[in-house]
Amino acid sequence: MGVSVASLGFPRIGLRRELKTALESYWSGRSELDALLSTASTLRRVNWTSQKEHGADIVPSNDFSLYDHVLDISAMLGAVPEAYGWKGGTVDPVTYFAMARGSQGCCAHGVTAGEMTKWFDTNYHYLVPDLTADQTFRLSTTKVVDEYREAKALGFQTRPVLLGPVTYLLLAKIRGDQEVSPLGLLERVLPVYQQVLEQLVAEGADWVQFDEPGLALDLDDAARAAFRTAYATLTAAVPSIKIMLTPYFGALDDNLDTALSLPVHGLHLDLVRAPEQLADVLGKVRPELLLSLGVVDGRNVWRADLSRLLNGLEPIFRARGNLVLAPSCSLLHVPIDLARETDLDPEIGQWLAFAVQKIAELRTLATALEQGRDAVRDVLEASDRAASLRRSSPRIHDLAVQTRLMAVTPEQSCRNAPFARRRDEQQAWLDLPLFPTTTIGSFPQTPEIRAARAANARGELPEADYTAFLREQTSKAVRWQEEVGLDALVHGEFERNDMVQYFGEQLSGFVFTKHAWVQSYGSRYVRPPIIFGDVSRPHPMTVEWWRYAQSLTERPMKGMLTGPVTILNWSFVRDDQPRAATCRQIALAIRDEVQDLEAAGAAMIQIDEAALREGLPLRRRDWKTYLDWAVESFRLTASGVADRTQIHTHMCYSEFNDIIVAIAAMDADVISIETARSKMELLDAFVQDAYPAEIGPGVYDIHSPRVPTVEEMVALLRAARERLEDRQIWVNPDCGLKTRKWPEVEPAIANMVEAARLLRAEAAA
Ligand SMILES: Nc1nc2c(c(=O)[nH]1)N[C@@H](CNc1ccc(C(=O)N[C@@H](CCC(=O)N[C@@H](CCC(=O)N[C@@H](CCC(=O)O)C(=O)O)C(=O)O)C(=O)O)cc1)CN2
Ligand code: MET
Ligand SMILES: [Zn+2]
Repeated sequence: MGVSVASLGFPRIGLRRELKTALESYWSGRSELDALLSTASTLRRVNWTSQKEHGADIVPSNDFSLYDHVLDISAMLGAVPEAYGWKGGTVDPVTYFAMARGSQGCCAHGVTAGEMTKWFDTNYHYLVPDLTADQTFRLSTTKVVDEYREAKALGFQTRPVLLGPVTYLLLAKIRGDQEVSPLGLLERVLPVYQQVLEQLVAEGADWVQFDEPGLALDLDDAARAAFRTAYATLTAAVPSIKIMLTPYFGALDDNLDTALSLPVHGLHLDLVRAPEQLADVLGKVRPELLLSLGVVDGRNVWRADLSRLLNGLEPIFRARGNLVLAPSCSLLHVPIDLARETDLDPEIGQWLAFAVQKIAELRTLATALEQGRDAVRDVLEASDRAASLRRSSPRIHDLAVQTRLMAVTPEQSCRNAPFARRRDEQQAWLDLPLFPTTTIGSFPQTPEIRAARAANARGELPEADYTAFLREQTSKAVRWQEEVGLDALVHGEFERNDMVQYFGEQLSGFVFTKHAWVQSYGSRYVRPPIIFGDVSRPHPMTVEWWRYAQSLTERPMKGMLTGPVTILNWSFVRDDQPRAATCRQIALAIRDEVQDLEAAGAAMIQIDEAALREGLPLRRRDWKTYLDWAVESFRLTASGVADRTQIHTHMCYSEFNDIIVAIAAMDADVISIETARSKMELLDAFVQDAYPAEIGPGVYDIHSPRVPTVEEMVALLRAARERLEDRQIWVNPDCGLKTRKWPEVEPAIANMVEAARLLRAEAAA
């Protein structure tokens, strides 16, 4: 009996991004596999030690991953698509990384990477399990048991964590057959999971954690039945290990009865996203089921209000006597240690908690429950103080922002004329050819550019020299775009570290960090800005760079902005007001920038909303509310311009069929989308009456270093012509080119421009 503190998963990347460095060094051939594995092993040891030191009783193993925890399960199951030429046996690192990143082969042959998509509603991306209807599975890695053993040798009795079989299959795709449900493969997957559990038992494991965030989704009866089958089978087959089932990211809701009926030993609840489900659970739960209460936010950086949490926890503890306290979900989504942020504004710093601080908070709660609040009085008082200072801080509230928001009229979210009339005015002004060519915004962020920015940040490269350097990069990029024959140019975004962070660093109401990296996918990390207060724009953010770039060319230079919904979804957002309210504030700030760009002479302004679809709530019944305010925020941003000013937007990683009405309601003049990997199938949503405006369906996948041929892009454009009217079609890549290298970009864009020329000839014939 008592309270234990559990960590459900810890960031893998290392305090100093050691994992990124080791991976990229290994991939580039600068170091051996052994060096990578040794770094990985050190990271695990440091993570276990640190979680213990900060007060966790239960620490996970197998939460570490060299690339992605979903890919780890595919490897464990031996689910390797044929194209990777895997011969069976153990899934080796070469095969594993080929699935993750593609393999170059020679002269642009090789295998493409698996499809990547966002993990639930986070900014983490996983590799979609790529299965066949006749897929077989065989235990093909020893990772789970190896890492358990490794921890044990260091003196840590861990609770291994695995992505559960049902969520794994819910996230999978059956190759070539969208109709077959991957859940049909459950019975073939379970024996492998069983084998892993048996091995863990043999090594001495007493508990295992099964992550099943799929339980927070809309499920049909077949999926609910799959949960019952899976856990009945596993608990019957391996009765000596206890299962902690950990759904998270939302309420169990209509899946609650299913979850409660599973023959597991423990159930975790995300009480940050769905505090209201607690009463229901307490009323229904069988007494012997161990509850793990996810009371500290694993998705955000705010310090918990410990006294308030205790008010809720004390009666539950008295009633049940036995509890686990945990973060709401894995700590993968938050930075590691606030202590590294020595330059942070101290007033704001005291409102924050990163991964290790969150574990310490849970420790305090556990001690207070077991020994009484007095035992941790100082810590509770500090928490009370921080909570009350945050509530009353004048830094958070800006009367001018609120007054302005209150005065917003519906007209401000409407362009003057409908699209058809705007198009005529824009065409008269811009005089673009049929099938105009453009790119999405960024050009390669070369090591040289990163180094210059880092040197500037360290104070070693004076501002003037840094600016001169960036101007030179920009000017080279503009000259090259003219030479290669693009129609609508971009400045290249060389001055930006990241499309969200760059704006966060210039807006009021935001703070940004130095070291607070969070994994986005593989070795790519982001430093999400922290929105702590009312948002406004103290000064123009992009106008000077636009003006400089436009001064170099007669062709239209696109103004390039990140939209309010994307800034919101890729930042740590304040939790003291609705997200919609914060989004509208950002919308007004970016609207100012749009208007300043127009005043400076920009004829085209692109407002990226890469994360608009990504931010869709997990439950369908919440979609409408979200889309209403998200679309409204975009419109508020974009509508303050004259009809002849062409508003572009860009979205990637999206399927549009189910939200096409909302996409159309954004009322952009041009949208560029990712379509290459789906072979233009995504365009099916954009049929004429559903979508009247112009569209740039991406004609090549920028995630791969492969240079696309003219022919394949022509073929894609022909497929686009079957679905759209000629006058609607733009020609562009799937997304920005910042992660590519110039030797890949130059021939690819040359081919793309050539493909557009051929298409114009076809259309004229
Ligand atoms: N926020 C966000 N989310 C997104 C995307 C996105 O672009 N932004 N795209 C989608 C895919 N996700 C992605 C996430 C990150 C990156 C990415 O390229 N990240 C970079 C870091 C970007 C960055 O902030 N760079 C900074 C810092 C660079 C850096 O590490 N500098 C070194 C020094 C470098 C040197 O001296 O050479 C250092 O500080 O130690 C800069 O350019 O200034 C990386 O991990 O490498 C790409 C895609 C979805 N989500
Ligand atoms: N303008 C941005 C770029 O080109 C859009 C990226 S969407 C992830 O990088
Ligand atoms: Zn994109």
